[in-house]
Amino acid sequence: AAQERTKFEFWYGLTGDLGEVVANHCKLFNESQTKYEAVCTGQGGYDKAEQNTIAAYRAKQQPTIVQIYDAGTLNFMLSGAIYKANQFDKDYGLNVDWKSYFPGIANYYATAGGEMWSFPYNSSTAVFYWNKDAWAKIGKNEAPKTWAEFADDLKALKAAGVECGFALDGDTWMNLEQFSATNNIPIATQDNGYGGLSAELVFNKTAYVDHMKNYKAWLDAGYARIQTTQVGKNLVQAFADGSCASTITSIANHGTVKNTQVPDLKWDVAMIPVLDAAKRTNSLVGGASLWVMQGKSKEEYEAAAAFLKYVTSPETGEKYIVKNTGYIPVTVKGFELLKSEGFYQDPKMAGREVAIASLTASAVGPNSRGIRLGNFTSIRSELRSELEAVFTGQKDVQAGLDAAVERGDQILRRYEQTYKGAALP
Ligand SMILES: O=P(O)(O)OC[C@H](O)CO
Repeated sequence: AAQERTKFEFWYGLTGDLGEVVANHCKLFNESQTKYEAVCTGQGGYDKAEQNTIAAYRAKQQPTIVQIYDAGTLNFMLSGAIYKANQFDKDYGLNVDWKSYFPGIANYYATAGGEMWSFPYNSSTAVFYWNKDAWAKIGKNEAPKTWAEFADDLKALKAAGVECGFALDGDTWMNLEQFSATNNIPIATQDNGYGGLSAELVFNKTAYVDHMKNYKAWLDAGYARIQTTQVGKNLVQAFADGSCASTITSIANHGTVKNTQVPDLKWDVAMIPVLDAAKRTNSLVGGASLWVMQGKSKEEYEAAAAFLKYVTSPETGEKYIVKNTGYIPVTVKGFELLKSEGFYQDPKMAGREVAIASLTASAVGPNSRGIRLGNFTSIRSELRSELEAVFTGQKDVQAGLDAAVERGDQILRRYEQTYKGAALP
């Protein structure tokens, strides 16, 4: 009789076609051997994967592995619910080559002492998606490099009959976090939280305020369109169907645009515009990493170890993710492997290396290392709802950002109280 496989649970946050890629990765692992079975369940979003896992841990029903996005990093580090990746690696003989992770990725996720407590899985950054035919109408064959140039282009696009030059929404990863990183502006004190739990939000008094005023002015002038679930279309759909000439979203969606675009759409990606082209700093790593949870049996951990070995190996891990999505390789080894196979020479992959150029545009500094704030998911959602009120004309920009900072700081102060006396990892 066939031997019973040891099962373990893996929860993931990605949805849509990207979620299907993760589900298929599980299937490939299960087919690659006969001893273990990954039972993989989509949670309906990165934020839900985080919330569901914390709730499940309290009820002692947590999965063995969970995919958590950048924004959940500090919560997971301090949760007491995780089995640290570097320790798990030692205990279960994974032999992960920690030094091979790209510095930007390692920096984002590492503790102050340089330890990795999760396994980077799918990494990205935000890029500018632009419609070449639309820009040709204004006599340009290059994406705008600065926000001022972009504003001029939007005006010209409108005059040339382009109905929507830019699709935007209230997602803070693109419009706050990446804007701040690439212009070397803080979003919070204490080096965006890496320096301590006493960090306070500052984005209501930086150049971000004027940036959001510009967004609002572009909406009012009819240069841009807000794309949310309320209008039934997201940024990727509005770009891929040709109805908006540009957007800013994750490089992860490169494959999605390619697979869903109207056939005659000619497009490319570029680094997102900055305030001053001569002073561009690196953009932030996005995507997610895999966390091992406490409280499982040795057998489940052995099964999870086999899975982690599979998905962190360049050949069976990164190569699969990178080829089937827009994500970037997470290790130098993975990158070299793809390069040696001619991946980046493939004309269909044009633009994919822009993300890497953006992530490495400068050395990582205190404003571009990442965000290390407690309950950052809740802070994001406070800002998002304020931005949606601003964009729909219910609130003035400054008032909206002030309110988001006030409530965001309350979240941070409660968090600081909860972890009073705890050393920041
Ligand atoms: O869309 P992704 O997977 O590149 O992730 C984007 C952001 O990092 C989410 O916080």
